Amino acid sequence: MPVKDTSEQGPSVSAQEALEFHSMGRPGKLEINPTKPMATQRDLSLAYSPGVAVPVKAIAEDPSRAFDYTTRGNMVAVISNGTAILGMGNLGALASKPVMEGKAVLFKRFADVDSIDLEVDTEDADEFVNCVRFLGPSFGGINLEDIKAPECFIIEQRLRELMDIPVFHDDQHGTAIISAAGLINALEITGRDMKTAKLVCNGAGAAGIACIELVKAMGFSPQNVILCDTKGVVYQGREEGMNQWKSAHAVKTDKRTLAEALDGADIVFGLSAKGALTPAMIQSMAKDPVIFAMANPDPEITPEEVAEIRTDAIMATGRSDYPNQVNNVLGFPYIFRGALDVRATTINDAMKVAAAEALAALARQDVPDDVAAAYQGNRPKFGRNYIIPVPFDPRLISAIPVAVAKAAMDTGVARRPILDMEKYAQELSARRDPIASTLQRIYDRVRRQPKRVVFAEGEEEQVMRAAVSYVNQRLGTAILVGREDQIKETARNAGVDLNKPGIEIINARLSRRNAVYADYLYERMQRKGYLFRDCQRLINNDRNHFAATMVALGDADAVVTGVTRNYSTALDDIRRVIDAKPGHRVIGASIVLARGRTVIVADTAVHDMPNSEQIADIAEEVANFARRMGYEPRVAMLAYSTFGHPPGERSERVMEAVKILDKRRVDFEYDGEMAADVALNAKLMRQYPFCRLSGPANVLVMPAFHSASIATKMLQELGGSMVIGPLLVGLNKPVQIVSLNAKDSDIVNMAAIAAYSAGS
Ligand SMILES: NC(=O)C1=CN([C@@H]2O[C@H](COP(=O)(O)OP(=O)(O)OC[C@H]3O[C@@H](n4cnc5c(N)ncnc54)[C@H](OP(=O)(O)O)[C@@H]3O)[C@@H](O)[C@H]2O)C=CC1
Ligand SMILES: CC(=O)C(=O)O
Ligand SMILES: [Mg+2]
Repeated sequence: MPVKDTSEQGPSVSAQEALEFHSMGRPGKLEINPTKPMATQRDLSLAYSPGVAVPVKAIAEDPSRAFDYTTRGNMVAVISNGTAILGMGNLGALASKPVMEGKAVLFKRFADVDSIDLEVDTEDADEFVNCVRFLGPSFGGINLEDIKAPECFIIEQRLRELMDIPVFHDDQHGTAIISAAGLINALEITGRDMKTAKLVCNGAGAAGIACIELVKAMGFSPQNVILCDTKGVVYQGREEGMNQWKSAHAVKTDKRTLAEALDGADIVFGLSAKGALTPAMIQSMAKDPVIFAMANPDPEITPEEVAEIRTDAIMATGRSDYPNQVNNVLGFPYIFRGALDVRATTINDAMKVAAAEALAALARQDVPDDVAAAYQGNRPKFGRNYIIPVPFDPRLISAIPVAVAKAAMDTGVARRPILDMEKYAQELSARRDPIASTLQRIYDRVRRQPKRVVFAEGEEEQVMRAAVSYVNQRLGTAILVGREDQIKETARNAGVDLNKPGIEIINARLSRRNAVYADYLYERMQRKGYLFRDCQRLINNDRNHFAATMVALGDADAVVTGVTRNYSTALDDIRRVIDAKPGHRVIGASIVLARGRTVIVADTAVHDMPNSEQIADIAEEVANFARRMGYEPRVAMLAYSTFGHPPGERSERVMEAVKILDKRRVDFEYDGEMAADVALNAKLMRQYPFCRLSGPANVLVMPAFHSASIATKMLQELGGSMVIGPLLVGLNKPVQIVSLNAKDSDIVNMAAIAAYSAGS
């Protein structure tokens, strides 16, 4: 089992990190933004009174117009009363809010579905139904979440009858769909037949009951499916802790305990609570057991525990940090996407089965190159450790909604059928935001090949937090440079626990490599006006010089710095120690994420006023960088003019750079000079039919540092874009410099990017 023992290293995120993540900036995980301009008197007159009266009347006359004039068609409510929050039990409506906000942002992130969380403070099924039933006009769908059984069955059934939009209890059907998909594949790999395979489901609540209903509908024999709960086996005649939903699955058997039920069983579904399965139980299962321990956040048994006793198991959990994540996140965003796009009145069984089959089929397909990127650069192959795609698989967004939409149309519940499915699939792919999978890929690759990263400013609190996070995320070793006493005191005061494997502290002055580093620096600097004692002082007192030398001499893999020095000072320090890669030019590239679109901008850090030759070099360097990040570059050489108009000296430099690239016969798309709006807007670009870019640019080469810096900072401050970088590209050893006000999360992202560049 290719997993690390996380129990030894602690969880991948600490409690403190989780709280800080939720409280940083605006508390919580989502906000609402208007989609129409709201600037002038005219805007107000249109958005509100009197203009708003017009769509009101139109909708009153024809309710379907609400899909044209309001958010309804793309809006899902995530609704809970907090009675079964993950596997943590009944902690109440308010405590469920972080999970519901989380589901809402996953809707957005994975399928571009807008979503809002609603926490309803009642455990009474009738009250809950009465609260939700009247909300129908606001939403295109209702995702019920973390409501305990048996009330969830009553609530969902009633709401489905009362509402004319999809009502979907995710813990029931989402889980059933994903586990069914994984099961189809696990059965194939282990050569089992549904008709004869024996399955035990531990947990007879929302998820457990729905999962066994679906497996029986798929072909499992009812007498081969044993349900268990806290009282043991649900057998015919049992009276304690029963309800009608459990009774429907009670079997005639002498077995009374989970251990007895599992003896000789082929498959176990854990939909109960942490630790409910013991190694002895797993040991007693049949050859090639299929173990889906799906309780969250901690599974019924861990993959490490199983690996200790069996080598023949197919193991899945609900978590993202092990192979085979069987979690409803693979389903709900895409199922609703498909349902909303055909304005479905419901999500019926045919749509659920279609989703399960599409998901199962995806894992069996060969993984194309651009998808392999989402799998840690490790092309997965259908088999024991890959029975189901990962949530970051970019194919999910087109495969699942298409299957769901088709099934809705075939079963007559689509109010607006899709006529061109191929075009629909293409539009779906355009909805996904590639940068998140890019960062995920970076993290995953580093996790597979952990690296030693030097955090040069080890005495700073946010740097320590970043180092802890780096280690907790199993990215490798974090080396904090600084005075040990000082670091420990700051850590103590800030409540940061540095006492864990993987964190090292190095005091430059006391390092046993100190003399070697000073010699190295002197060798480089002696003809640049530096005496030996200048170099010794730099190694002793300047953490950037010390950290960079560690990496230059192979004592560490990468450096991250920048919170205590301005960018150019830190870069000068680093450049005294590390050269450009032979044949390369050092540049800064910034990744800008704006409204679901990603563009890479260069040079945002190094060349103040590049000449044409340098602009051409920058274009080559950033195009290579874009490829490494998983994008096929379409490079726009930007200026204030477009193809010669208006003329001017600055634009001429850019025109000349384009000619230089022509001579170099580079292997990527580029053109210019052009203005930023032409580069980014397909319609404007079409006014220049000779333009050689095949679509809007995803790489922008700026005419000078000042315009690059001004543009990216304005995007960040005014446009609400996320800007990662400037990232240093072209250095011989990986170093990244963060900005002066960087937070721990920025620092750890940069550390991961630096570690990624350290390669294999
Ligand atoms: N991976 C995934 O995608 C998903 C995972 N889950 C996980 O499934 C679990 C159950 O969720 P849900 O069905 O919504 O909750 P419910 O509250 O509806 O049901 C919980 C069920 O688990 C049983 N149970 C609890 N502890 C144990 C135990 N130690 N041994 C045996 N049975 C136990 C309860 O028994 P009793 O009836 O006797 O009280 C009950 O039947 C949670 O851990 C949740 O995180 C849920 C949805 C999706
Ligand atoms: C994943 C999920 O929905 C749960 O564990 O409840
Ligand atoms: Mg849930």
